[in-house]
Amino acid sequence: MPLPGWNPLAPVLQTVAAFSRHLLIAPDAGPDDHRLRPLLSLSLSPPPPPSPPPEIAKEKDAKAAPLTKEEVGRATWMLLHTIAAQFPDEPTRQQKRDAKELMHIISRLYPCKECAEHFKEVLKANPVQAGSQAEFSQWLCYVHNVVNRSLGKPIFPCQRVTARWGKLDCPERSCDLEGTSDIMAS
Ligand SMILES: Cc1cc2nc3c(=O)[nH]c(=O)nc-3n(C[C@H](O)[C@H](O)[C@H](O)COP(=O)(O)OP(=O)(O)OC[C@H]3O[C@@H](n4cnc5c(N)ncnc54)[C@H](O)[C@@H]3O)c2cc1C
Repeated sequence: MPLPGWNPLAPVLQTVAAFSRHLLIAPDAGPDDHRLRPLLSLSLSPPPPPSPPPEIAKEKDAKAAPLTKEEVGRATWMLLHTIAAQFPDEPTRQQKRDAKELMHIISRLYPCKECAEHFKEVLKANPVQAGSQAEFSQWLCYVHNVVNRSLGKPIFPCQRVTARWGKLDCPERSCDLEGTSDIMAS
């Protein structure tokens, strides 16, 4: 007759635990080697987080690789067109100044010298127009097309700019910038 509380699997579990502790660790492991952890643990405490396998670590490094000129270009246009889409319909004087200044800063600091030099010329020939959201996004579409043309890329139809770069999907328009309805603030 088994004793109360006696688990008929106890001898089996003890054997497996001993096997795990003493036999399944790597024989060539150093004292700090993570492989010193038993490969099979019967402990009830949660196991420590595993270190990433080498192939995942390599993938992470690959993501830190330098960007190409094309990737930086796409990311920059995405930011600029999104800024233009979110630009207030009636911007303040400061917002108009900021839009102009932003484009000029890009023409000086853009991380591709030939692109920056070319964009300075584009701005000289096409001064920034940021009197309203519609004006700014149409102007940006136009200068993007000037760059597209110089690179032999297709011209984008600017009547479709709002469909391509709409306002951000934020609940209750919480991403909208405040502008002004003060006509003196132009
Ligand atoms: C200010 C600036 C200057 C640059 N100058 C140079 C340069 O001198 N030499 C160089 O090699 N590269 C330059 N680039 C990068 C280049 O413009 C492209 O970004 C890059 O070649 C990748 O092109 P893409 O075909 O993926 O589309 P991108 O031109 O990056 O466009 C991204 C997306 O925007 C949409 N789009 C395209 N045209 C318009 C438009 N007119 N209006 C609205 N949306 C549009 C399309 O959906 C497109 O897929 C410049 C980038 C910037 C931001």
